[in-house]
Amino acid sequence: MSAIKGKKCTRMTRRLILLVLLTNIMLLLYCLTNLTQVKIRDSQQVTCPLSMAKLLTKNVSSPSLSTSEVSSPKVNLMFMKTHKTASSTILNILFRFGERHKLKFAFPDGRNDFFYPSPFLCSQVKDYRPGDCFNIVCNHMRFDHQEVAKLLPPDAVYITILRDPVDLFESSFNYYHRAVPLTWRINGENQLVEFLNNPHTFYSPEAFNSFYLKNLLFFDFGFDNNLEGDDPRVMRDIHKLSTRFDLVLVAEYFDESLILLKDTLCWTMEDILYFKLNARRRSSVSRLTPELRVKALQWNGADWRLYQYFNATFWARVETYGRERMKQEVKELRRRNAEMKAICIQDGGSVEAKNIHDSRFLPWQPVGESSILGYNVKQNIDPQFREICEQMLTPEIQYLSQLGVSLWLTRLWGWVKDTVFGD
Ligand SMILES: Nc1ncnc2c1ncn2[C@@H]1O[C@H](COP(=O)(O)OS(=O)(=O)O)[C@@H](OP(=O)(O)O)[C@H]1O
Repeated sequence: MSAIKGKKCTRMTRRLILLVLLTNIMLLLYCLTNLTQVKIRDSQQVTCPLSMAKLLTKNVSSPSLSTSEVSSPKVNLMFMKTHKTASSTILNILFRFGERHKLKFAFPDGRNDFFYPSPFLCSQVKDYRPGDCFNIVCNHMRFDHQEVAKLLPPDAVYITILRDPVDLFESSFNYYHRAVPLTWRINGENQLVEFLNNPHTFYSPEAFNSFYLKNLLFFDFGFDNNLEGDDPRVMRDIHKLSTRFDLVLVAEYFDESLILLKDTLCWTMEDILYFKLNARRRSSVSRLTPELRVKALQWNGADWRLYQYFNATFWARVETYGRERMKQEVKELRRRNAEMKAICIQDGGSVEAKNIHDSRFLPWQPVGESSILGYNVKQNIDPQFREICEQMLTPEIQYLSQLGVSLWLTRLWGWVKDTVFGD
């Protein structure tokens, strides 16, 4: 018995030493890469010149479109990828569109985000030189409009997506809790419930990664996530955002959102087909009582205001688009998605990570868990559909690699995560 205990202790100690060592190496590498960002910052005042933007657009190959569909798809766009809002599903749509039309992405370098949570700088873009122009910017970042605008033609369309702050908070809390030291000292069976019953006991704005616990949307957009909902600065920031973004999607109305996206960008139905990506298994989702939902809303008051504001603008857009027309389009999108599901997916739906046979389709997992579901591609798939099926089912990290992005820092972190915290 004591021999087993001793073995366990030695393994724990080894893991701990390895963790400390690797964390230090990671921090050092992170600081070094960040230093280079700061150095380049001041030299970059040049924006994307219109002449270059026109050249970019000329290179776009137009697919054969039926006469009923619009012939000039918009190709310059910024997708502000917010956290835990169904943004990976949108990202997959953008990757496929960009690949098909040979568009130029502004990608991060060495990792899958733009040095999040540091504010975005255009110098964080892979191989960036002042004056460079891109078609699409879409990886996680802490938004800075001025910096993003340097990369894109002036006609670029700015899009983002929001989600009900209660569900977003629940998702973020459960996904990131091991990466947020503030949560480590929460005792009790359900950490999320304990936290919501007394958030001020556990929360500190200065603590490492604390933004994952409060107004994460506000933080992602570059604002102060510690403002309370009734602070006048919250509405001021929301109005500022409404002048920056052309279209704000809502995760709860995902299909309607995609129809508005298609309409805004003059894309086709084929362009917006999707499978739900990055979803957690049901048992990892905490059910909140109505009382706790109210507490989560109060705690995330700034995000709640943001969501309410853009939920209203969203439905105004739907009204202008036409309710009946929207209903028909959503029906068609669902029909086409179901068709693709039958063509592409083994056993008709998502599966646990341990049951995914091909690592190309294994989604990134949170620290110490395997809660994110993925898919198996059908074995005897019709060859004409193989490419599109594989693209639709490829998670973000693998897709970025395929598009030529080096992800050495992300992979190193993945290795540390699995070695130290793996099951
Ligand atoms: N199509 C669609 N409709 C509604 N909801 C969807 C959709 N696709 C993904 N999801 C849910 O979005 C959550 C993952 O969000 P992200 O991909 O933005 O996460 S991440 O920040 O990139 O890790 C994750 O939520 P949780 O399962 O609650 O964590 C997904 O289930």
